[in-house]
Amino acid sequence: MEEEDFYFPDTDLDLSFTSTVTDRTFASSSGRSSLTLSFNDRLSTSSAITTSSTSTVNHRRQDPHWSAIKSAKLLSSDGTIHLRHLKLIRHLGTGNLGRVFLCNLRGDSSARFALKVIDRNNLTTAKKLSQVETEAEILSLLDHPFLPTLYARIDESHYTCLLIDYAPNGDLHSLIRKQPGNRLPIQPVRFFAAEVLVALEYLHAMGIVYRDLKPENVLLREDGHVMLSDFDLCFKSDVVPTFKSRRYRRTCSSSPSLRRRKSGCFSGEKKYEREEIVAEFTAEPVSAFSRSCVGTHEYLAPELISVNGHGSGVDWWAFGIFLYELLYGTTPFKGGSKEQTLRNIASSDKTVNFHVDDSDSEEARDLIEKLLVKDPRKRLGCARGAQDIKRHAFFDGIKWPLIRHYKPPEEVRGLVVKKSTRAHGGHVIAVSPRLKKWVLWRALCNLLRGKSSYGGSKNQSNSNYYHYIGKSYASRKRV
Ligand SMILES: Nc1ncnc2c1ncn2[C@@H]1O[C@H](COP(=O)(O)OP(=O)(O)OP(=O)(O)O)[C@@H](O)[C@H]1O
Repeated sequence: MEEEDFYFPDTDLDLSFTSTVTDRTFASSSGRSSLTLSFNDRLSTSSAITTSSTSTVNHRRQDPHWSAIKSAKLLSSDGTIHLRHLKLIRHLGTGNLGRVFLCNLRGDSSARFALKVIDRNNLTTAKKLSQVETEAEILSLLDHPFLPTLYARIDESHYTCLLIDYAPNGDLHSLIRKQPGNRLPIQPVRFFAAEVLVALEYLHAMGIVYRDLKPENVLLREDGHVMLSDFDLCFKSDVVPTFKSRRYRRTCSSSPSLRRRKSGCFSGEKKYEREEIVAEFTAEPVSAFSRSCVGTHEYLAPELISVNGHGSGVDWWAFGIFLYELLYGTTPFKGGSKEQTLRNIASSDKTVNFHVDDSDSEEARDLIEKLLVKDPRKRLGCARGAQDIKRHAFFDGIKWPLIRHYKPPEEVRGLVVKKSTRAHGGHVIAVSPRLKKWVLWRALCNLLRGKSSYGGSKNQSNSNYYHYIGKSYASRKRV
């Protein structure tokens, strides 16, 4: 069936898009918040800046998203993506800075994207404006399977829009709420925690301190793997990767040659402890330092609350809270009010309590205790970063370099895992050159068809006046 060339919402959704020029109005009703995307030609030509992701080395540059983007750019008069090239499908959610829409490129529905639309006129403070820039800057640096790719930044009129990966499986917070007792079984916790750990490790290696880890910000891709989102609270510092030597004691049995020599007088195998020194690669921003108190109350590290300055250790603290929440459905220092929660976190008397003592999660509990150490100097991860956490018994048996190939926990209620058409890591499933050409040709034809029906006219860019009414958004508010 030919795809109609206009915006349309899912019919069972409480939203509407209205075009004042074409007078197309779609199902509208009792939404509680609204957004108007209005453009006019003069503004959009004079101030339109479209920057592609700077990530030219993106490990997924051969996937259908990049192919779609490439085709669209080829057909665009100035070689860049504009809002008029995008077709909004539905509203996905509203955050602190703006709204997020599901969209695809007009005339090419093969690749879906999320579009974060920030209306700069609604950003009342310089702080918010700088958060937008932080988010855009950080996104442009990322190239990792568990982090979103920025396909394009579009600055048009008073909007800044970020075109990123769409994660259709919702977020971990909603997933936990679908489980019996709001708790995930230990194996899925291991899976999600390991992927988040690897994503944090990558961010830290780039000198980025995330500062907003919570299940709401861990989105789930179509294939069930994680994708961290929301980078407006990050801060970036320099990181100096180093080799550090580390001593550790290993229990070994005596060597075969030694055993042979001693076999005359010794029958039993002797165990002995050996101290080994290994060189480890560390890329943790250990000198990162910030004084701003940002984040979500229940996830704030004590040093963030005391405002004496903090570094990347705040992410390892949050990782401990995150593990606790996945396992127990609540956070460990939560009080009756936000103030009480902050007091519980800051007070040295309040330590982490486990209400459930099942043997299954013994190692997870030990890891959580080591992460939720109030003094960041003694906290696991703060000296050498993720390396130390990966080595904890909770993650025993995980082959870290292969983690992106692990099968997501399909048994988790509410997680619909679609088999990926591409393997992670840039290895696209074998596609013959002929098929590739055909796909590209189809995409070009679709785009041309789309262009002729909407893109050719001069008043195209001022003909978009989309009034949107969507649902309001409730979350654990940040500080
Ligand atoms: N890439 C995406 N794929 C699918 N849904 C997304 C995507 N990005 C965001 N969303 C949805 O849109 C909502 C708003 O996201 P956004 O990143 O703007 O802010 P947030 O994380 O919810 O809130 P805040 O920035 O205030 O902490 C999210 O809650 C999520 O449900």
